[in-house]
Amino acid sequence: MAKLIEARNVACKKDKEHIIFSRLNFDVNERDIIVLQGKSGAGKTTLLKCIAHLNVYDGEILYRGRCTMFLGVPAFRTRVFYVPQRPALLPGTPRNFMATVTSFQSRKSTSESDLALAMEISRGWGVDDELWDRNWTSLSGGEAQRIALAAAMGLNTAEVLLLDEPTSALDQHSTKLVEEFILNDLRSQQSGLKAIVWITHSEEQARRVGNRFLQISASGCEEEPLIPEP
Ligand SMILES: Nc1ncnc2c1ncn2[C@@H]1O[C@H](COP(=O)(O)OP(=O)(O)OP(=O)(O)O)[C@@H](O)[C@H]1O
Repeated sequence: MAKLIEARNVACKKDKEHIIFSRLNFDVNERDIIVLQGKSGAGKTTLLKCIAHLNVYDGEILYRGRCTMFLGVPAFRTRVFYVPQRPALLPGTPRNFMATVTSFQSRKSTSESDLALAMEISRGWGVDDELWDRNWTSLSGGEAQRIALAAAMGLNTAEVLLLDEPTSALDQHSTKLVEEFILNDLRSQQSGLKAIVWITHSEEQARRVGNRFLQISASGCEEEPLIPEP
């Protein structure tokens, strides 16, 4: 299986004196669904942001064996796509967001067709179309999470999805719908999606979705075996 991401000696600091983590070494391969674990504050979100080039870090993170800069940062971020836990911090509306991201894509497609697909996906998760024209700040946590995920899936540009507690604001039914959709997309021949790094605090969800488990701490990361049933 192809190596998509290689993290070598990655380290990140809060400020000049305090490290969040150091010596992180791991690969993300095709077909991986890596559940990222670690206590609160261990740096899981920070690590996803480092992979997406949204945070500065020391060390090296390669995408398909090359420096991530070879694509240019905006195009890279459409391939290695970070879905934030709180999309309400994004400016404007979800429709504006789709138009912006579509302008970074290398493939030819209209923002309208991507938007239509993303809206169809979110409709299937119980989201009204009119919410795509509301400001992110006025959406509920669960609405914003489903729309941000539907945008990522509708764009279909991501080879690696970086999901930051993507269902933390959703009820059980919506969580199941979202999980099934994402897992089916990863298995689909039509989709370009090849791997996922998924943060969750739910052991049940980790067991349902993950096929690799990576525990991070201040001094490094360790691959954990499959989480046993309670
Ligand atoms: N911009 C920032 N400036 C300073 N410190 C930061 C910044 N962002 C994060 N931190 C700190 O870095 C540490 C790691 O934060 P991060 O959000 O990555 O942890 P996490 O493992 O995702 O936590 P949680 O499970 O609670 O969501 C925390 O101590 C946090 O306060």
